[in-house]
Amino acid sequence: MSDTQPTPELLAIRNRIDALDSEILKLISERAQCAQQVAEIKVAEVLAQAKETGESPEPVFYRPEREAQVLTKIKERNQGPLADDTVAYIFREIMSACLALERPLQVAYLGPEGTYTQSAAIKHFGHAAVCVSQGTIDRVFAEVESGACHYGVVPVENSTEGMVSHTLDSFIDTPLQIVGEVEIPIHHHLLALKGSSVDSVTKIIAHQQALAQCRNWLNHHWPHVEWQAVSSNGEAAKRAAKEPGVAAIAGDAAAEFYGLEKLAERIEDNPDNTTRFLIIGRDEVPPSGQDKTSLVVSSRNKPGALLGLLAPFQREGISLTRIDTRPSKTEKWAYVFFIEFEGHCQDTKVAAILSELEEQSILIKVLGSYPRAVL
Ligand SMILES: C=C(O[C@@H]1C=C(C(=O)O)C=C[C@H]1O)C(=O)O
Repeated sequence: MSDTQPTPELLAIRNRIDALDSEILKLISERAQCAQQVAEIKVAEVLAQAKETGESPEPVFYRPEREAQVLTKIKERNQGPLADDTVAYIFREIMSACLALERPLQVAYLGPEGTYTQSAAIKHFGHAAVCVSQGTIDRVFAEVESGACHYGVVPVENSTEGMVSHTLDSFIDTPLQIVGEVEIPIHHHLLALKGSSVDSVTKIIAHQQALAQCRNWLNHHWPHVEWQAVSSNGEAAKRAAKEPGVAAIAGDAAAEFYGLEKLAERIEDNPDNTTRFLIIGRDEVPPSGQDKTSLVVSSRNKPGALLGLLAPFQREGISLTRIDTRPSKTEKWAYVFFIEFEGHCQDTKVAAILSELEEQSILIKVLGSYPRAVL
């Protein structure tokens, strides 16, 4: 069938699509007006508070727990034929655009452009957020602490390589909270200047995590060239775009941003390779109904100490989603534990566990309760 002479049947369907689109547009605009009204109410609340107390905090328009609930509901209600995640992504972008009507969120991420962390920031906040590249994890924390950015995104663990220790260490001293989490499937490619061939590669550069995630592949295919760790995969791609003979390991976003050739695709040793990122912010997040809590705790160095820390979770029937150990910075051969579990610190059971842990430990810090990743 030629499209130059559409059949009456095809024309009728196209007319129906046009009518639906204008209906959808009308509804989206109405939704955006509602978001504006929410913002007006919040501004009025802050002004009223300022009159009473003399303090005028910045109104908070972004509500992570509410966004998680909206997306969860959309997925639950979806009856197809589009996949649950697909409809959720569409609504993610609608919410992102509605929120940006007030003022786009400024989100600091571990850059440069093209890093997986940037993809994580866009996945979590949508395309209307303004993502601001930072050179180091410390800078991401600093930008959010100073108020220059509303939120920050940092990598925290990879399914092949384990925890990103620098991120965990940063949490011990920061006043910031974890306000969300996001996971990204990681597919690495070997990238070089457009037009280069495999034979021209003399050096392979990447973030040390990426080198580790592709170790078997590199050993098998590139045992005789130099591998060098650099500050990020985005940085590696940026250099590969300038230096002939240098190949970078990075993802699709970096390949696209720097216009690089893919010499080999999906080179990660584990095809399910996934990285989890945390969203950091200044304010605590109220319960969404499906939350996680992260904490750092350090117990006295005595037999059975770890068992003592974990027993209250078992008793209350709370599932641990992660436990990790880091050396304490203050004492040799002493350790702090990073524990993540299901629930919110305002839940009665969780509050009971926390007060029990407080009695047993020398240090305990709740890093945040936040909605479980919906996308
Ligand atoms: C500020 C609010 O709304 C914002 C806009 C949302 C939306 O568009 O659905 C959801 C949560 C918030 O980020 C609020 O509901 O209080």
